[in-house]
Amino acid sequence: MNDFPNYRGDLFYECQECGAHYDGDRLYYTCPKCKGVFLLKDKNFTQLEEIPGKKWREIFDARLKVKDNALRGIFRYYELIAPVFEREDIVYLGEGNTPIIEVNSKLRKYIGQNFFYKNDGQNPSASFKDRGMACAFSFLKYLIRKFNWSEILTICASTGDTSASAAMYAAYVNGAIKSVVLLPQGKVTPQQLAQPLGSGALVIELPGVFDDCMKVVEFLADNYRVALLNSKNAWRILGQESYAYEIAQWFDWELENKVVFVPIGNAGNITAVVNGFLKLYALGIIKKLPKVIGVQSEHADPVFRYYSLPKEKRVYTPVKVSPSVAQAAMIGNPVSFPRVQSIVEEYERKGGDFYVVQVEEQEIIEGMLIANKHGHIACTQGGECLAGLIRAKELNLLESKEEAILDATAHMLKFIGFQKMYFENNFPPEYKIKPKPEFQNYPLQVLDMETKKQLSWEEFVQKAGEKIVEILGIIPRKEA
Ligand SMILES: N[C@@H](CCOP(=O)(O)O)C(=O)O
Repeated sequence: MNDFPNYRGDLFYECQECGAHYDGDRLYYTCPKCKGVFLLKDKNFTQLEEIPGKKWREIFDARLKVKDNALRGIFRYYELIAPVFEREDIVYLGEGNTPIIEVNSKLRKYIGQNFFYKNDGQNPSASFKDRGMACAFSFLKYLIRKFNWSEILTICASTGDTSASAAMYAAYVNGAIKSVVLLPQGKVTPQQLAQPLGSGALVIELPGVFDDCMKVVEFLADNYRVALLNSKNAWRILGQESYAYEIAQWFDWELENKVVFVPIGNAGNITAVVNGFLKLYALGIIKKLPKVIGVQSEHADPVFRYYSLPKEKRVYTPVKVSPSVAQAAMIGNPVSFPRVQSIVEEYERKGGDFYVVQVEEQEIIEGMLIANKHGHIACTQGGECLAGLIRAKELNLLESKEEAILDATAHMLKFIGFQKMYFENNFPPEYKIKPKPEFQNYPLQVLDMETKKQLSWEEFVQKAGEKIVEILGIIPRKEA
């Protein structure tokens, strides 16, 4: 049975600054006229609007059973994402469809609100970037097929997740697509540095922070034949919209009283989430837009600063970042900010609520530790979301009947060095983090190697066992 959809769209780039339109078959990142960022729109969208919301819900629910890999990940929502690809263009490495896990009663009580984690760290390269990358690489394959290109060199700047993802997809597609990643030296975790190295990408380290690397990538993409893979690339945004579609589908397309928390770094993800909900709303698939709350650390908070001002006084100013445990979001000049501005206006016009809250580094790391002590696998950005939920409650942005969905953007293991720094109390002063004993944990040594060497195997088992009994205070097993 061929389940692949028949609908084909006609995609075009729309500049979010000057409104100019360009054909979607081009490899564009910014508007040739004004350098503004793009969103991709579908000229045939009205055809999709003719189908009732109920029918769409049935189509997407039926696809949950489909076994064709091309439709199992983000392209379950093919018509809403990139309905120009043929089946053979689609790259699927198991991205998307990540679990939404409700918190246990203890954590619910502790926070005073019911909430869920959507674990995007369970994507193949262990972050949400795979959603966008699957779409961007499918687009490159589409271009290679359509225009018979022999080779494309891809490039991205990264705090660690984008580079891991880009390198992994390039390694899979192999041959025609090569990957180069630019990383800020010493500001990517060892796990994240290992990922593109292991995938065989060319890794270039530059002094400075992510924003410096991004500027170099922009220079290269503006002047040379390279494909930029940061979220400035509008195809990345389309893929990341699947996050919003999956939330809506998980809750049976009913988003009344749902609040979605998203950490903001380069602002591509919040753009995609808001845009995704807007598309579902336009097609009548959801009847209510959920509340969306962006979260930023006080060490990298340009979007918070903008939205914290009254509407008429808002001015966007990039900030100089300070070290942050939410390292993936340590960005002072998010490239997607103009997109956020334009789509948030539309979101609010259509009745959706949008806020941005600011949190402290101490709250972020403890957010991660609290989440993980209750059975989650939240990264520091996931911790940032929990800190954001607590802040939003303090600011009365949430009603008690509302339920929150928190974005754990990556797997905790990528950022585990920050947990180690907390447990060992050795954060450099710039982080302003003072570990609290109740959140610390460390391994206990019951016997040293010298003692072990002097014992027989049986004596070792006996001695170690007795020491552990002493620590645990456990009582002997009774005879049956
Ligand atoms: N945190 C990101 C920063 C770049 O974001 P992008 O979505 O624009 O690629 C990373 O992992 O590099």
